[in-house]
Amino acid sequence: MGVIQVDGLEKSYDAVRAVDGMEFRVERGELFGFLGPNGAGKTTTIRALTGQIEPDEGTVRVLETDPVEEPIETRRRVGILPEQESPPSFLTPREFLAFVGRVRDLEPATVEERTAIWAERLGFESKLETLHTDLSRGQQQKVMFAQAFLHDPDVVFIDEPLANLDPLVQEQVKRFLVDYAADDNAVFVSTHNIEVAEEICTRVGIVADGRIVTERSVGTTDEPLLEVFLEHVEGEAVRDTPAVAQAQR
Ligand SMILES: Nc1ncnc2c1ncn2[C@@H]1O[C@H](COP(=O)(O)OP(=O)(O)OP(=O)(O)O)[C@@H](O)[C@H]1O
Repeated sequence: MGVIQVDGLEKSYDAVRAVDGMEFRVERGELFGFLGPNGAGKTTTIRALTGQIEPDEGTVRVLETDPVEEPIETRRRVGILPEQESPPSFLTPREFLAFVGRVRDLEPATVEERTAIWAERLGFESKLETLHTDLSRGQQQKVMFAQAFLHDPDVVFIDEPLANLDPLVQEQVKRFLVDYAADDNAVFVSTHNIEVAEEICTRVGIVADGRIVTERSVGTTDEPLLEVFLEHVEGEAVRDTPAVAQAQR
């Protein structure tokens, strides 16, 4: 059984069918890339996997927990770095990570040690006592990164892992993610950055219209991932534009 498992997932928001027959699984040791155009259903799928929405149909399992029935248990065991979420403006990184450590049942000494490691790894030691409201977007992203990994989770969900990070930190984060997944964990990354996915992922699923349209292990063929992406996505996107639909009438 995969540590992440999605079977026949469906979710609509009123008339919009956001996820429509999503199926995939991710095993330990994998860095899985979830690629797809805007509105393909990636965020909705992650929200179902992390117990933030209830599916209309289908089942999802994460580390053998059911995020629908036991969302707190699922969230306790995974790390989540959601899209566009910032640390609380009224706390400093040290206070926020101490709070996250308490919620995660970590010993204060462990939290302090890991806070120091993350601050050094991502270069925000000098900002540990600064309110988040006075940090740059990239510095806030670094703190969000640290909170996702603070409890050493077996499965981590990350939306756009490199957003707002400078090139130097991007390289460190990429290396960290590769090593973390290889160490018998699973990292699930949703991204628009096909080049990065090709560089770091072990396997990718390309999402269009609410489901995976193709899945492949990275580096098994000579065909660039961008071409695979365009082959499966651009056609649909272009076909669906009103101008093309009209021309076909
Ligand atoms: N809360 C909501 N209410 C109504 N429609 C929604 C809601 N959230 C998402 N949708 C719609 O569901 C579809 C899938 O959205 P989703 O956010 O899952 O896509 P995505 O692949 O994450 O896109 P992006 O790459 O732009 O972040 C879109 O058509 C979107 O407009």
